[in-house]
Amino acid sequence: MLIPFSVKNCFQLLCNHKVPAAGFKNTAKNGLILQSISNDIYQNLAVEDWIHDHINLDGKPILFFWRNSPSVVIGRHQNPWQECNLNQMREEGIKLARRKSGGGTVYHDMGNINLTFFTTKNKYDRMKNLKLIVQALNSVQPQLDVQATKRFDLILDGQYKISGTASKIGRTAAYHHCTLLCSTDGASLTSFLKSPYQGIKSNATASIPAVVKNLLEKDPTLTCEVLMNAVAESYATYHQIDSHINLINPTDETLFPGIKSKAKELQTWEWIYGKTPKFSVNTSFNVLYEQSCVEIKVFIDIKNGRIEMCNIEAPDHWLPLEVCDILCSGFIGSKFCPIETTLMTNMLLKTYPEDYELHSKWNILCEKMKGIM
Ligand SMILES: Nc1ncnc2c1ncn2[C@@H]1O[C@H](COP(=O)(O)OC(=O)CCCC[C@@H]2CCSS2)[C@@H](O)[C@H]1O
Repeated sequence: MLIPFSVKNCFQLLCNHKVPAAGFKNTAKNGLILQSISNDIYQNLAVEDWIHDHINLDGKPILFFWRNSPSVVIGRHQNPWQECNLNQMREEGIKLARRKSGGGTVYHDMGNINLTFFTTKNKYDRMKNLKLIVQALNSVQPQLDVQATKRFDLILDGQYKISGTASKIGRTAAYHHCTLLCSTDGASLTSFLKSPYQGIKSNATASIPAVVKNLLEKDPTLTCEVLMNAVAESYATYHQIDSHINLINPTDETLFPGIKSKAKELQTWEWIYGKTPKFSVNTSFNVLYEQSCVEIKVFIDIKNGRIEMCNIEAPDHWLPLEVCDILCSGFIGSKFCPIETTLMTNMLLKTYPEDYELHSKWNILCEKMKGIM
């Protein structure tokens, strides 16, 4: 059952900053089950962040259910160019988010359930949480063969991944969050998580690709709603709490003071791209110009998402060295980003008015450069 009202009281009593340390009656008793009414990845990640930072979880763990509109979610220490098809995502309006937890890249849509288990650091136990999910799945479909692996994936029929795990451990609080594939679009998952970018060298965490499957494909009765209710039941039974799923609104500043600024920060270029560990790109492309094909080589170092070093090698007869150097200097310090490249190159071109051949070659080159960003 879903009740949006009572959560406010439970929640405010759980907040460290709202209630004196002693003497309050905790109406949340031994725990709380929440579900977001938002499908926005940034707002939902902000809820996780907010609960982690503000709630006293001692003796009062929280289970949080949330789903998102199509998004790709990378781990804290990952490189988005290495992990996904950014050009295709931009074209199709797929959001990219960087989460605070480590681990690999996953695809979310409304057919994917996210579950966050908040506890104190001492009570943090990923295997226990996964076993609870397995038990919930078996309670609705006893024939399902689902197992937790050593790397905290859940696998169906000994081979198909249905859940991936990541976690964040703070000073006193911790959370373990995982996905559960119910009816996600498999073609989108595969295509957005395939990087077309060549020649990237980096020490960023690499994802571990797996063959995935939806639970709904195995059993058409296993809808997201059925799955969430089943996990809520198992969680409530285990913690001896009410199995009500309390709806929360991640934009409610009275419930979560300061949450909007958290969501905003999670959407910034500086967080999503700028936090990418230092990397380099060593690649080349062929350009066709007046029936001849020329090879252009590029070497770029990127730090905090910005170009730190750039070297473009084109045949001198096609683009004079001096022009190449001006272009490279323009790239230094600019974001490794197609929009910024357009702005920067348009500005630079103004220094060569009326040289139409140069403009044309320069534009061809810049389009190719934008293609690797
Ligand atoms: N939604 C989803 N669920 C399960 N597996 C997925 C999903 N999307 C992609 N994949 C597969 O997992 C690998 C990456 O596996 P890898 O093990 O590298 O990474 C993970 O599993 C991370 C899980 C993060 C869970 C968080 C919970 C809330 S916000 S995101 C990818 O290449 C695909 O093959």
